[in-house]
Amino acid sequence: MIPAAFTLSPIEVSSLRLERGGKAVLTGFSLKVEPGEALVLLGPNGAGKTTLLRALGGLVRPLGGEIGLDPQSVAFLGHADALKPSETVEQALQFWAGLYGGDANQLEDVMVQMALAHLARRTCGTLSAGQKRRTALARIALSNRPVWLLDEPAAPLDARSRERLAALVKTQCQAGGVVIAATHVDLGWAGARVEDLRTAPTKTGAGVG
Ligand SMILES: Nc1ncnc2c1ncn2[C@@H]1O[C@H](COP(=O)(O)OP(=O)(O)OP(=O)(O)O)[C@@H](O)[C@H]1O
Repeated sequence: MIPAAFTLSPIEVSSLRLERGGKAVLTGFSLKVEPGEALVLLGPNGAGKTTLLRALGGLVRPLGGEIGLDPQSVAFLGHADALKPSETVEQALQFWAGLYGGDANQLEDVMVQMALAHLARRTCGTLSAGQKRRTALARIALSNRPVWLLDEPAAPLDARSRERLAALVKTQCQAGGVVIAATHVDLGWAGARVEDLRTAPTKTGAGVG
C-alpha cells in the first residue's frame, strides 16, 4: 500500500546546539534532508542520537540554531513502544488509526504488512519484545504523517521483521516522506544516507561514553 503523496519541504537544520544535563551534546550541527530520503543516524552510546531525534520532533528545546520542521508533520517512535498492556493489538491500532484519520482498509493493510493479523486479539502486555515493536511500528505507519523519527526501530526485530520495516520505509519514501532513524544495528535500508555523529565535523563528542 502506497500512501497518498506527501507535500513536504526539505528539512533544514542549521548551527544546532543541543545540551543535556548542562553539557553540550551537539554544537554547530547542520543537516538537510530532502523529501523521499531515508537517513540513518549512527554513533556510539551517548553520541546524541536520541537527543537529536527528540529535538527534531520538538521534544527537546535547542539552545541555539534552527530546525526547519513542523512537529505536527512528525510521527515519533522512541525507545519505549508506548502500548497499553491491557489493550489488544487491534484495539491499540484502531485507536491510533482513528486519531490519525486512517480507515479500516489501511488498518488491515498495515496489520498484514507487519505480520500482526494473527495477534489482533492478544493484549499488548503479553507480546514478545519484537511483536511489541512491530505493533509500535504499525502505529507509525498508520500516522499518515510525512516525517517518521524512529529511535532504535529494529533492535528487537528478527531478520524477517527488519525486512518488513525496510519495506514500510521504502513505501514512505516513495510517497515523498522522510524517515530518520537512530540505530546501532544494520537496518538494511537500500539507498539510505548515513550520518555518523562520531565523524560529523561539528560534533562535540563531549557526551560519548
Ligand atoms: N535527561 C538527561 N539528563 C542529563 N544528561 C542526559 C539526559 N539525557 C541524555 N543525557 C546525556 O546526553 C548525552 C547524549 O545522550 P543520547 O541519549 O542522546 O545519546 P544516544 O546517542 O542516543 O545514546 P544511546 O546509543 O546510548 O541510546 C549522553 O551523554 C547522556 O548521558
